[in-house]
Amino acid sequence: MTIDLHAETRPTGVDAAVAAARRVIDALVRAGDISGADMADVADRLNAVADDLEDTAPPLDERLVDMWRGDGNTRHDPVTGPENPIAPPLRYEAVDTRTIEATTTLGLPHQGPPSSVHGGVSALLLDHTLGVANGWAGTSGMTAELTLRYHRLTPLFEPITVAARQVSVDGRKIRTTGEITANGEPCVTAEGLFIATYPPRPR
Ligand SMILES: CCCCCCCCCCCCCCCC(=O)SCCNC(=O)CCNC(=O)[C@H](O)C(C)(C)COP(=O)(O)OP(=O)(O)OC[C@H]1O[C@@H](n2cnc3c(N)ncnc32)[C@H](O)[C@@H]1OP(=O)(O)O
Repeated sequence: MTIDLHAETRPTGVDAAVAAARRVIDALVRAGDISGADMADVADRLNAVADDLEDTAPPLDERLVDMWRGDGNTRHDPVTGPENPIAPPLRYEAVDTRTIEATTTLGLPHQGPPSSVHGGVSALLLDHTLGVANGWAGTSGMTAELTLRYHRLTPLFEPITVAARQVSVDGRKIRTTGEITANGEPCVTAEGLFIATYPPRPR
């Protein structure tokens, strides 16, 4: 069974609030302590928003069931999720029946070396993209090994492409490769071993 590549991003509801939260995260990292903003007041206003959300949130087990409803892609993951403010978010396109890719531009919240993407963020994007490529190709699994090679700095503030391809399925062992490129040049390449299994969804 293959999966849908897109979790639909809605213009209203939690997706709209999450998009606003992404703006806040970016603006805070951009502002730092050298902006003219009254940060004590900013903290008060953000804490008021958090208080409101915490007061009205469902019990954790109820939300977990809600997050994992259905059998395909989720809406909450930290790479593509329209319900997750730490997701850039990536939006995948099919390249062929085993290969997917997404193009995005990352900013200051994902910085590692100066003006460059943090290596752990690259690992996150690649792990997830390899996993979704497996789902797209029809055999999903959990990451058992992920080997990365960082060839050159991955730039912030300009488009990068994250791609992955399922290479083989041998019993439960799924081998998948991927790369992050900028201007057509490889920045990070990945080789993954996935084991065909999926933990049961909370019901
Ligand atoms: C309904 C469907 C909907 C699907 C919709 C999906 C769409 C949505 C996509 C989302 C994409 C998310 C992508 C994020 C992917 C993560 O983030 S997954 C989270 C990170 N990974 C983990 O937490 C995994 C933790 N580890 C484990 O749970 C277990 O060790 C594993 C990997 C499941 C394997 O355990 P196991 O099932 O007990 O396997 P086991 O019988 O020990 O070994 C099976 C075979 O694999 C080999 N093997 C196992 N581990 C290793 C290893 N590390 N190195 C080498 N060989 C190994 C064994 O040697 C054995 O080989 P053979 O003896 O058969 O030759």
